[in-house]
Amino acid sequence: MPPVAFVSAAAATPLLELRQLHLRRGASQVFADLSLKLDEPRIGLIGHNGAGKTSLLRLLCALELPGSGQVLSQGQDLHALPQGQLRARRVGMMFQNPDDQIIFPTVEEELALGLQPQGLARREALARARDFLAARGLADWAARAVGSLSQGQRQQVCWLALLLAGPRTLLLDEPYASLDLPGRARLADDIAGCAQQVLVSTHVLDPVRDYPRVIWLDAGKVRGDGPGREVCAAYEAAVAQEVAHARTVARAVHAGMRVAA
Ligand SMILES: Nc1ncnc2c1ncn2[C@@H]1O[C@H](COP(=O)(O)OP(=O)(O)OP(=O)(O)O)[C@@H](O)[C@H]1O
Repeated sequence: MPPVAFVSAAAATPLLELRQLHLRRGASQVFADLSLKLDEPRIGLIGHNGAGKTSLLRLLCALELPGSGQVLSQGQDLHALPQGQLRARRVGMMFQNPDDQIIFPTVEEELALGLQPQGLARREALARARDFLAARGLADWAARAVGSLSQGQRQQVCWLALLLAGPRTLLLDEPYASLDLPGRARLADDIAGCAQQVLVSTHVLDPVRDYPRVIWLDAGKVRGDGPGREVCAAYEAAVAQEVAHARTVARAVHAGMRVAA
């Protein structure tokens, strides 16, 4: 099936770009010759489990090294940029599992960590983290042990840490997964208010439906790329078709019949 509707030509030097990228992870060939220019302020990433969404985000913040090809940040090879300062100011990622991200025992220390690339002294970074939490009505979270928070609250800490760090592009991997309904609404509002570019990988389609661009990955290939409404609708239609086919097969198997794939 051809992609849903291709995005019109991006800027000459996009914020992020993948060029002829090949990636293997374990036994899986995740991407083979993938090229994408990513310049829109909001981009959704959708697709089935294992389609390559997390792998794409990990490549975009240099956590994954491609077998070949390039990841460019404003025209510069991301892997060639010094990690501590420049790279961390350009891209930051919120992990699907907060326990893969959180390093420090308390919330304020975790938030302060993200300010390191800005060259702040530890005491100043901690004060900024406390002020930031207080401004969001979360002053009592500052000294709390991260281990005493629920999964959704830890996910919120990861988001707040990324927001405070403020890199040019925010990469969010399944940010809605553990959040309750008010938490989802808060996150959607936070994203809407962000000055930065935001890429969101998600199985929850509503938050990305109105994005100017959604990319549908299918087994490491771009199957849809265009306005959120169109791409989400095409994905939902394909899922409905797959589910209907699977049910037909299951019923036929149950009845002892043979069905074409
Ligand atoms: N640590 C790993 N080692 C080996 N293979 C991996 C690893 N992580 C992912 N893969 C493989 O890479 C492919 C892409 O996985 P990826 O996690 O990027 O998919 P995804 O679209 O984010 O899936 P999900 O929606 O389940 O989070 C899959 O085939 C997966 O099995």
